[in-house]
Amino acid sequence: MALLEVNGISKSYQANIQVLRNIEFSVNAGEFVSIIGPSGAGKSTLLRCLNRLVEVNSGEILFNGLDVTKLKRKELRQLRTNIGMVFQHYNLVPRLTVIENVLHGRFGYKSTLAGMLGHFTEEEKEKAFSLLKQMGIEEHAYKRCDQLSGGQQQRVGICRALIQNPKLILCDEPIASLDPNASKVIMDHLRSITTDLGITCLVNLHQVEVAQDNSDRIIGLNKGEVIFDGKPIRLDRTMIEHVYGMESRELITV
Ligand SMILES: Nc1ncnc2c1ncn2[C@@H]1O[C@H](COP(=O)(O)OP(=O)(O)OP(=O)(O)O)[C@@H](O)[C@H]1O
Repeated sequence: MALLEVNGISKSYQANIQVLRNIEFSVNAGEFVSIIGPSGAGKSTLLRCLNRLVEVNSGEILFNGLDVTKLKRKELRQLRTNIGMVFQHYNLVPRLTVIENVLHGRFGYKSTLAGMLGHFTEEEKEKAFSLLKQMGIEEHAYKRCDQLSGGQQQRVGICRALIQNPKLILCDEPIASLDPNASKVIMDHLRSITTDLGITCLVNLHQVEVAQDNSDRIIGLNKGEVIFDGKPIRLDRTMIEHVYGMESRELITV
């Protein structure tokens, strides 16, 4: 069974301007899927609909068979513990330490009061530390987050998503603010999350080549519609032109 099934979702922020049009696709457990498309195609909106940061106007989203669009408050909170999110600008709390930011990923499992008071178990702290070690940044555990480079902060963001024990990780342009070296480190970590830990990843990317190099499957969006859904090898020059339209001239270098 698919982990995620998106059945005909549509979204408008304003009347008569459709940002997503009848989107259909599914993602199997253990897949690494990239979403590509020109600026404004609706990639972020689509990702945010999946965990209800944005509400759809129509269609259904099945996660493990449950319709996300119909969940009540408590069920939605539960859903969000199963879906981690990694953001372009990391969304960390700059004045808090690295390890405190990672532990924020446990908030969904706690009462509001325990979360506010920062009550975390020894096991949670050990897990946070071991994730930082996995990402090669354990020596920064007690530094303020704003003392880290962008690439290091993104690794903290990934640890925060992983400590949730998610079944799915949504990454919204995770490398858009990083230089090529840091981008490679982040993509390698994301890829190994799927390959080694079996966690499904759905990643919005601007860079076609990065998507081609890392994905099991690519979904191409243009003007809110799925234009391509297939293996990277099928995404040839003609198809890239189709997905990106005018923007493709800048993207295709070969
Ligand atoms: N909160 C919002 N209110 C109104 N319009 C919005 C909102 N968020 C996005 N949009 C509009 O929806 C369209 C799709 O935006 P979205 O950010 O989903 O695209 P994207 O493909 O992720 O673009 P980019 O690659 O530039 O981030 C754009 O026209 C954008 O202006």
